[in-house]
Amino acid sequence: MEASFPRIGIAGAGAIGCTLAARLACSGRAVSLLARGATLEALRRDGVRLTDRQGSHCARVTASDRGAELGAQDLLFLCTKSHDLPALLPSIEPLLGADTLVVPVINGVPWWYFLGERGRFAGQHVEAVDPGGRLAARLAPPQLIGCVAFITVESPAPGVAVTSNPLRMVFGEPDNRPSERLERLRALIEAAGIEARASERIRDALWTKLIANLTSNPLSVISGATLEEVYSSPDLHELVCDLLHEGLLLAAAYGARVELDPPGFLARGAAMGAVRTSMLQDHARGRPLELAAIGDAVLELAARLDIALPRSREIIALARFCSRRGRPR
Ligand SMILES: NC(=O)C1=CN([C@@H]2O[C@H](COP(=O)(O)OP(=O)(O)OC[C@H]3O[C@@H](n4cnc5c(N)ncnc54)[C@H](OP(=O)(O)O)[C@@H]3O)[C@@H](O)[C@H]2O)C=CC1
Ligand SMILES: CC(C)(CO)C(=O)C(=O)O
Repeated sequence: MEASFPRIGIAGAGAIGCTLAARLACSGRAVSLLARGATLEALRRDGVRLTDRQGSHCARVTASDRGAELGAQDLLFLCTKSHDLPALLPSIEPLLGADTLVVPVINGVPWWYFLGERGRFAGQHVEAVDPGGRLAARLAPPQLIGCVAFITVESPAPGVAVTSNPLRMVFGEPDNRPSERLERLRALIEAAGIEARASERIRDALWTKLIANLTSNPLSVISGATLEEVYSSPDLHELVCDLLHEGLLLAAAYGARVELDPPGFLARGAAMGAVRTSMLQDHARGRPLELAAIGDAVLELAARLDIALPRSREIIALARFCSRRGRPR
């Protein structure tokens, strides 16, 4: 019997892209990676390397910086930072066939948030993450499956990913319907050793993750704190609780059911340990921060409903200031 999704592509071979690529390749799937520069060289030379709770894994992959060399895929994971997507669009064009299923493994408010569901803003794009709506015009349901990654991972060297926490992913159709392809995707990821769940309310998972990012990512840049420190330091407690309540308020206003008790949330966050958020990793490397998706887009959604998020606005502005000022010396 032919395997489900015979051609699997991954665009963006950083921490998340390498984690997915290594797990899929080690489960026997052929994976094609769209990568560039030093990462492309490392992947061609050494394959993709992952150290996780199951041990160290290394696998050969097909890698190229030219989409045409990889060709149309059945399944394409997008694993870049959110702000890199508009520029990525032309590069992934050759990977997109008429039936390619696209799965963005990307934090923050997705460009497709208002696509595929009914409601007051149905069909609109999110300007902060999709200026002019180019992404919404090219990558829309039914070509998309929503995804939320509950993962913490670093890439200490090109082509290498290291994680010490469990790997969990949630997938869902943007229109919330169950589907056969959703179940096939879930099964593929589960078979690769990543805990995978199919959801009929993907936006609930999106908000849960967004609240984790809103409470930790910008603050980690401002303070240099690890997740353990963000969620357990008495000095940060009041601020984190304020951010949490703002996130919960906005999620509820958008009709999300986020089942999250604040003490349990803080305890789970602290238990992630001394790991750096992806935003703090970017800041340490002097790279742009994902503040549009995790910050501005949240404020854009709040403004649509006339909701003020004063604490979130402050920490987003502070993180932007730190980013413009430059990396810590
Ligand atoms: N790291 C984590 O713990 C988690 C991250 N996430 C989210 O996952 C997403 C990916 O994050 P992460 O893997 O950490 O990010 P990384 O910065 O580690 O990886 C992104 C990769 O995309 C590559 N890339 C960007 N543009 C292009 C392009 N045009 N062509 C080819 N490659 C390109 C980058 O290449 P180059 O280096 O050359 O720029 C880089 O290798 C983000 O939205 C993040 O917030 C979600 C959960 C946890
Ligand atoms: C680890 C976590 C959950 C922190 O918010 C994350 O998603 C990130 O680092 O971007």
